[in-house]
Amino acid sequence: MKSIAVCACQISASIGNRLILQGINLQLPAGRWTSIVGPNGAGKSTLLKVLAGLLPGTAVQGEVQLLGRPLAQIPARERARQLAWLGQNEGSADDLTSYDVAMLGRLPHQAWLAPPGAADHAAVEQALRTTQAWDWRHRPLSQLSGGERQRVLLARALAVQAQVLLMDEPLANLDPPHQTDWLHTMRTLVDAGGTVVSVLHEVSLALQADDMVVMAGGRVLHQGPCDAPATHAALEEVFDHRIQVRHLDGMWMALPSLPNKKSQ
Ligand SMILES: Nc1ncnc2c1ncn2[C@@H]1O[C@H](COP(=O)(O)OP(=O)(O)OP(=O)(O)O)[C@@H](O)[C@H]1O
Repeated sequence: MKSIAVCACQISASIGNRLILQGINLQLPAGRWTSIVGPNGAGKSTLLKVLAGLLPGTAVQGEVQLLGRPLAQIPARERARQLAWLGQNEGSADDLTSYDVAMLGRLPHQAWLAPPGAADHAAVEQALRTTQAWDWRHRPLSQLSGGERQRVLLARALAVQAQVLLMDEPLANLDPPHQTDWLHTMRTLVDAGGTVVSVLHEVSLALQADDMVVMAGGRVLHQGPCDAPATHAALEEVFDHRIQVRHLDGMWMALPSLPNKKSQ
């Protein structure tokens, strides 16, 4: 039987008086990469925050389970070892060096006030090398470009070495070669048994995942494999048929639906 890494049971969530998510039921399989897509305001980021336990309990109805246990009952440090998070436009300590920012990902592994150990340094080096941020490890985050900064924050999430990695727009500011590197990194993680859940606006990149969740209006409209015709139909529908999913060079891609050019 397929094991479930993250389960959302009858989730509704409100911010202020506004109901943002309604009746969400999701089972995200372990050892697979799921991308969450949908139009602006669909509720993707809010859902990811709920799955990470980042919204106050009073704002959320229903239950999230992580690796078979209710998320709310997992002690914070243990949860932080099992679940790594990369948020959208995330702030971080700008005065810290890139190395120290990546080391923040190791905090849940370290005893209270204990200095980082060899395993922590090894994890940070591996993460910074994976995102090709090792060369500027001594530079403060505040002196990096948007894409460089994002690669350090990605390294921080990787350094946790969590079983489950949740990422909201991880490709923000990344140039195409580093987007490609990120795809390879995610594939390596899931091949090694990890679980990845990413919110992505780039639908063609989202289609390189294993499974896709399509959202609109605070609800899940579809969940299915990225190569399934029903998933492609749901994608085209949710984006008002302004994209079309095509198979090109062995990959599923989303192309803009443009009016046919008039023949010259
Ligand atoms: N702090 C807030 N207060 C009030 N409404 C909010 C707040 N944060 C989000 N919302 C609303 O909740 C809805 C879902 O927002 P969310 O950020 O989850 O969508 P999204 O699918 O991630 O959007 P995008 O693709 O634009 O990033 C939107 O209508 C948004 O305006």
